[in-house]
Amino acid sequence: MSAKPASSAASPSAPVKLTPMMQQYVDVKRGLPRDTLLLFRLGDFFEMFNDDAVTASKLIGLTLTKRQETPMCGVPAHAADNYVGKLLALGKKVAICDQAEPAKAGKLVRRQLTRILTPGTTLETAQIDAARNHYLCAITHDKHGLHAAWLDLTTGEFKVATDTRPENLLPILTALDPAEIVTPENALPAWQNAAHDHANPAHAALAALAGFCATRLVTELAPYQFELNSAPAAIATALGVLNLQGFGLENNHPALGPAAALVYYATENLCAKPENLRSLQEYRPAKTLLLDPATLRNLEIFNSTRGTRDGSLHHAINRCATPAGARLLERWLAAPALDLAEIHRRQTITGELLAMPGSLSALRAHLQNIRDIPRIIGRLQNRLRNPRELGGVRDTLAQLPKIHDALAQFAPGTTTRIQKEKIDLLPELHALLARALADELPNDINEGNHIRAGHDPELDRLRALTTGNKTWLSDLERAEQERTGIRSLKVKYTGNFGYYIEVTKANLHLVPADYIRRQTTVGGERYVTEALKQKEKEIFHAEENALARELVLFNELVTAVLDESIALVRTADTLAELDVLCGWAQLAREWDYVCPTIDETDVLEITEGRHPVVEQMLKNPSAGSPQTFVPNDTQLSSSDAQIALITGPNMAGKSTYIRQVALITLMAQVGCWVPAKACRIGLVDRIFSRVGASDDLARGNSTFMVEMNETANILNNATDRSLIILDEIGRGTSTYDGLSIAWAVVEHLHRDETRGPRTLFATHYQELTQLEKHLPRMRNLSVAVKEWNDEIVFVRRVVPGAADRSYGIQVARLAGLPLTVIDRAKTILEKLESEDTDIELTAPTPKARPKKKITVKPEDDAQMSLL
Ligand SMILES: Nc1ncnc2c1ncn2[C@@H]1O[C@H](COP(=O)(O)OP(=O)(O)OP(=O)(O)O)[C@@H](O)[C@H]1O
Repeated sequence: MSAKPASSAASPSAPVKLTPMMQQYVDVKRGLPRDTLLLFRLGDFFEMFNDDAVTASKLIGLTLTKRQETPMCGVPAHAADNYVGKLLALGKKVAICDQAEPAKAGKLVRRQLTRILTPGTTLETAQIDAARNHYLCAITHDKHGLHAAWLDLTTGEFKVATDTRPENLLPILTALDPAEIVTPENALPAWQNAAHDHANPAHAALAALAGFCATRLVTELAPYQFELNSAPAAIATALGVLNLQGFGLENNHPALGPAAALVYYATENLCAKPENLRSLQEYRPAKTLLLDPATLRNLEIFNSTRGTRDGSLHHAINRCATPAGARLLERWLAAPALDLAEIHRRQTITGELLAMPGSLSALRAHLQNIRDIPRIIGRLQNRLRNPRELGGVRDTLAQLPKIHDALAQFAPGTTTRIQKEKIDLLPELHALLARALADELPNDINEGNHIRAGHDPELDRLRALTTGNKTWLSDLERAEQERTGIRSLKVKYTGNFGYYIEVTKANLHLVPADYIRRQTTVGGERYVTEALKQKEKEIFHAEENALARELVLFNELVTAVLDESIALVRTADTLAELDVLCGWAQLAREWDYVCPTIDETDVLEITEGRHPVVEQMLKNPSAGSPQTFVPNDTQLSSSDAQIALITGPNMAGKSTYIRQVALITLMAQVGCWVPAKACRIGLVDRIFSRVGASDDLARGNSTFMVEMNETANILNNATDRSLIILDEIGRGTSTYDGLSIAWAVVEHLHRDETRGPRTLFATHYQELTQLEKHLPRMRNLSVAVKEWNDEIVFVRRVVPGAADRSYGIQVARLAGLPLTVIDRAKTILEKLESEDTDIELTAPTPKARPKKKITVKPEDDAQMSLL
C-alpha cells in the first residue's frame, strides 16, 4: 500500500502519556495508509478516535463525544457492517481492529488488525449489491498501450487484458464499472496532464482514460508493486500454481504488472492471502462485441440516464431468480462474445425451455430457492464464516435433485438436458450438512446452537451438563425458599455479576448465616453461597466447552464444504446460466419475442421490431393508461442499404427507433431472443452511438466538445462490421456549422466504394435527405405523422422516403408554449419559407436577424449545391 504514514492518533501539540490501550491503538493506526479510518474494538463497540471520529461522525451522523480531550465515536459491534457499508459507499476505507482473545478483567486485551475494507475489496454481504459484480481494477499505461487487470474478490473472477489502443479496452472497463481502481503513484495526474496536451498523439486516449478514472475511487500504490519482473511468481503463488503457462499467459504479458498489484492490494486488505483465486483469464477485445463508454451510457444498458437500474436494458431483460444469474447477465452484456456457436447454444436452450412451459416454471421455482454459492464460497475461503452461510450450501444442495428432475423432463439429447450432467449433486456433502446443522441458524458463530442435537455425542454430553446445571439452579431456588421460608427468594443471573440469590428488604431477617452478602440494591440484597459459586464455575465451564466443541465441528463442516468448492462453484455457474436462460424463455413468452438468425452476413433485417424497454414501460406505465408500442421494420446491409437517414417531426419516435435497432442487435448477440416478428443479423463487432446532449463541464468539455469527441471516436474506429446510431449530430452548434458537419459525417461513412458500417442517422436537417440521390447506399426513412386541422397525430410508423417538414411549432404547442409565442413563431416561419425575408420585428429587438438561406456558389462543391 502506498506507504504514506498515518497521522499520529495523539495530538502533536500535546505529547501526553498514553494509556496502554491508546498506545495499542496508535501502534495499529500508524501502520495504516493515511486515508483509512480505524474501527477499534472495545467490548461491544467499535470506536473511532481523533480525526477519524470527527470525519465519521460528520459523514454518517454518529454522535461525537470526548474522553480526556480525545474526540471519539462508536458503533455497536453487531451493527458495524451497516455503518461500514455507509462509509464505503462514500468512498472511504475502513480498517477493522478486533479483540484477538476473550476480555479478562484488569488485563489489556490483545487486539489485531483483521482486515481493511475498501470499496473494491469488501466481501461483506451488507456492503455489496448481491445482483451486481463487484470489481477491483488495476491499470497502467505506457508506450505499448493500456494494461489492465480486474478481480472480483467476492467470487474469485480474475482477468487481464492489454491493448495498444486504450479505446479498445475502455469499453469493457467501463462496463465492469469497478468499485475501485488501483494505479501506480502519480499515474493519474500524468494522464490528466497529457489529456490537455493536444500535441501529444495519445492525448484523446489519455483524456478518455483520465475520464474513466475521474468518477471513481482511485488508490495509488508504489510503482514497484506493478513490476513485471516479479509479477508472474507473485501471481502464481496467489493462484497456487507453479507458473502461468497453464492459463496461456507468457511471463512478459504486460498486464501481469497490474494483476500483481491487485494480488498485493487484496492480500494487504484481507490481512491474508486471498484464498479464492483459482485462475487468471485473458480478455481479448477482438473476441467480443465492443460497446463504447458513450454507448453504454446512451443506450442505457446497465443504468438509465436517471442513474437507476430501472429503465435500463439489463433491468428489462433480467428475469433471473438468483443474484448469481443477474450477475452473469451483467457479464454477458458487458462483453458479448463474437462466437456464433455460443450464441446459437444459448438461443437453442432458451427455445427448448420455452417449448415446455410446465417444466420451465418448475425449474424457475426451484432456482428461486438457490442461495448465492459463489459468494458464500468466496467468504468461507476468505475467513468470513458464519453458520448461515453453511445453511445456504445445505439448502442449495437440497434443491439440486429437484432441478435434476426438472431438467430430465426435456427430451434426451437436447442442450437443456445436457445441463443436467454439469450439476454435481454432492449427496454426501448434503447428507453431512443436513445431519449436522440445526434448522434455525444464527448469523454469529459465537451464539452457538448451530449444530443439531444427535450429530456429535461429545457436544450432546456437554450440552446435557449445561441443561442439567440449569435444572439444579431451579431446584436450588425451590429448596432455599423452603429452607428460609422466604417465598419471594429468587436465584438470578446478570452478565457482570454472575449467579446470585436475591432477597427483598422485608425478608432480610430470615436470611441464613451461610449466605454471603455481595451487593445491596434498592429493593433488597444479593447473596451467594459456596455451593452456588461452585455451580457457577461448572456452568460457565460447560457452556464454554460446548461452544468450543461447536466451533471445532463448525470448522470441520467448513473444511468439508471447501473440499468440494470446485464442484460447488462449477454447479453454481451452471445454475446461474440456467437461471439467465430460463428468465429469457419467460421473457420471450411474456413479450412474444422471436429467435433471431445470427450469421456472418452483413445484413441487419428486423421485421416488426420493438424497443425492449419502452415497450415494457408503455404497457406498465407508472401513471396513466397502458399503451401499445408500434412495431417497425429495419433493412440495412453494409453493401447495400448501408445508411438509413431518418427524418420526421419532433416527438415522432426517431430516437426510439434507432435505439431499438441497436438494443435488438445487442440482445441478439448475447444470445437472447428479441422483440420482433423476424430478425436476421450479420455479426456486429462494435456498436457506436452518438445520442443526445451531455456535457462534461467538470473536465472542461462543453456539450459540443463531447459530441465531437464521440463522433471522432466513431469515425476513427468503426469498421464495416460495426453498427452506428447517430442522433442529431451537429445540433450543439450553429445551424450551418452543424449541418455541414452532419453532411460530412454521412459522406465519410459512405466513402468506401462498396461497403461501410451499418448506420442509422436521425436528423432534423431536412437538407441531408437530398444526399440519397448521390450516395447509392443511403436510404431516406421518415417517421410518419397525420396532420389534422393544423394539429399532428403521431402514428409512430417508420416509412420509406424523407419527411416533408419538421412540425416543430405544432409539437411546441403540444408542449404548452404560450399561444402568443406559437402564433409569432408561425408568422416568422411563413416569412422564412417565403421569398419575403422582411420580418417585422416585435420588441425586444433581436440582435441579429435570422438568415433565411445558405448561399453556396455552384462551383464550391457539386454536392454543396444541393443546399
Ligand atoms: N414505436 C413507438 N410506439 C409507441 N410509442 C412510441 C414509439 N416510438 C416512440 N414512442 C413514444 O414517443 C416518444 C418520443 O419518441 P422519440 O424521443 O423517439 O422522438 P424523436 O422523434 O426522437 O423526437 P425529437 O426529434 O424531439 O428528439 C417516446 O418517449 C415514446 O414514448
